[in-house]
Amino acid sequence: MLESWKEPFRYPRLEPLQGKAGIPPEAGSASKKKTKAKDAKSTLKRLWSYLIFHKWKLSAVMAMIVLSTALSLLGPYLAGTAIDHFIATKSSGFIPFLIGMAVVYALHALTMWLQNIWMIGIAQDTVLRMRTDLFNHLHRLPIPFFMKRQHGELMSRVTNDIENVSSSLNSSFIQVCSSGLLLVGIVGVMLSLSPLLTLLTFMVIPLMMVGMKWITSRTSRLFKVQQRNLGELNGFVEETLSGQRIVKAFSREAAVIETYRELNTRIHLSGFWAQAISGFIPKLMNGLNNLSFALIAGVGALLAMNGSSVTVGVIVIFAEFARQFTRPLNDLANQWNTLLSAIAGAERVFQILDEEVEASDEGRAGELERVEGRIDFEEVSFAYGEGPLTLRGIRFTANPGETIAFVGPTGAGKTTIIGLLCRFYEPKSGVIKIDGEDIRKYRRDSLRSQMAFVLQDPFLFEGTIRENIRYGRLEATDQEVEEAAKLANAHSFITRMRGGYEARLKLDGGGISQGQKQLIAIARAILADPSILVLDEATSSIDTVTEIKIQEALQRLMKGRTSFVIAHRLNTIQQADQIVVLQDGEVSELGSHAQLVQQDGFYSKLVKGQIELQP
Ligand SMILES: Nc1ncnc2c1ncn2[C@@H]1O[C@H](COP(=O)(O)OP(=O)(O)OP(=O)(O)O)[C@@H](O)[C@H]1O
Repeated sequence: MLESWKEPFRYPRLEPLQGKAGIPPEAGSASKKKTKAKDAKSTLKRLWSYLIFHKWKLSAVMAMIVLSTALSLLGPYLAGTAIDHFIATKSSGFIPFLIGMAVVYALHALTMWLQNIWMIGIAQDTVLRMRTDLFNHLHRLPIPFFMKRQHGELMSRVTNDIENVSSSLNSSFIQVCSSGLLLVGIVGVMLSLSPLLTLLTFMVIPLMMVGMKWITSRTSRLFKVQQRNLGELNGFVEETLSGQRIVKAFSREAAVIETYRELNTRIHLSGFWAQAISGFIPKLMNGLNNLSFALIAGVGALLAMNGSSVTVGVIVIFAEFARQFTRPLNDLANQWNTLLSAIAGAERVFQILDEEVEASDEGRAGELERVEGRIDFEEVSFAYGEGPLTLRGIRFTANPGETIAFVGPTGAGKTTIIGLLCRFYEPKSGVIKIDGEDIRKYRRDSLRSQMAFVLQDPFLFEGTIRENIRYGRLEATDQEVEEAAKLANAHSFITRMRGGYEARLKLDGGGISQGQKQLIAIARAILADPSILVLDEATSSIDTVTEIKIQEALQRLMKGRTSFVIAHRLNTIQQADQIVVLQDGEVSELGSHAQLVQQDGFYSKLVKGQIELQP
């Protein structure tokens, strides 16, 4: 039981499904390069590179730490002096001395407060930078990276792991520095007062060392497991909530609850052991603390009675320092645990930051001006990761303004061709050209800005209908948004809705029908006014009236643009200028409807109804 929750979680119920999708575990370029931040030292170094932005503020914090440490050493020293000086010898001047002590303690509180408040500012700013870097980096990662990771697990890195770093930075940095300094200061004062009593105090140190080593060697691993388990749980919750319909449709509630219970138990166990073992630290320190206190009191009393230089005041100072001496050690041990958990969090963040972004094409690559829209695929072959070739020797030419329909059985490679055209992936061999130039000559964002997409299940963001249409071109005016909606046959249904263009859509278009989502996506594409259009024809059944509206809107949208259509309806295919029949990753037939029906191939069988296109 203990071992199982330490291993990464495997989804037993999903394994066959992953196999079917044919996703190789090593798919994508990012899989091999993720180990840069594997040790605490390099992680701390990288954390430091964030902290160094605030070197002046950090210096001020350090100055306050030095001051507050000196003041906290001064307090017990003054108390001991007061006993020997005023109580034992009944000297005068006790009141001014008391006031002086009060000032020391007040200043101590002030310096502590200042260092805390400044450090909180530094910590918050540091995690702000980390969060920004992480989010920006995530958006520059290639599509294959996202295909092999759960969204919730990634979200956990942006939220939980960063939060962990933040809370540790808030407290640990100061604690570690001030505890270290305090230790040095206490040892110095103690040695100057009584080397023998100092030696006695030190006797507990080896015991502390052994105990702490035993504990932290276990907890550092456990904290890592805990963070990972939390990420897995987040991933699972995100997945099941967004796939709620499917879970319900297939009556998988019980299975999902069971998997959740298992993941939850893993967190429970890893959290329990991490906390339980690290919880030993204060207890151990307390015990050893009491031991050293007893030794000092006993031996100190013997020394005082035998007339050595040790006075009652010195014993009080020592007793206080012995307590203070184990406290910074105790704090160091506690903070060490917090620090380990922060390092585990930071390491997971840096792992993502180390993932290779889409090969940078800035600098050497050019901007694309508005293109005419001629696309050439020249002997293009492609494989996902190290897997077998998904596409082999694809060759076709789309002239400006033409409609190219891709037809073929499921898994033939239609979507993959579109992915290559957008440069989500790079061909293994062959060239793709736009207006006669290799698409690799241009920046990806510049290339993609020439295209618009209307997908089977268009994604709509949480926001108003107007905002969702405007996603096609952010600087479009309200009037342009409405013009686009009119051309997309969406205007009438939008104005009938309560709130009209300002009606708020829930996440992914919750609250409107599939057909209406399609119309909004078409309006968005019309507004973008691209030279190249990618259309993945909807397969879901939409009522006839809406269907006619969609077809009409699409005709308007496709006019004058090079359009690539993954077609599922025969009449869409028939109207295309060229039909590319794909079978098993190869172009098996290419030509117009009239040309292809002449051949006794896949297409003519399709037209004759001998083959059905699977939706
Ligand atoms: N991310 C991926 N990793 C590995 N293999 C993949 C990946 N995506 C798709 N494939 C494989 O590539 C082949 C082509 O898939 P693609 O999605 O291009 O087919 P398609 O013709 O669009 O199919 P459909 O009509 O069902 O959408 C399939 O065998 C599929 O299993």
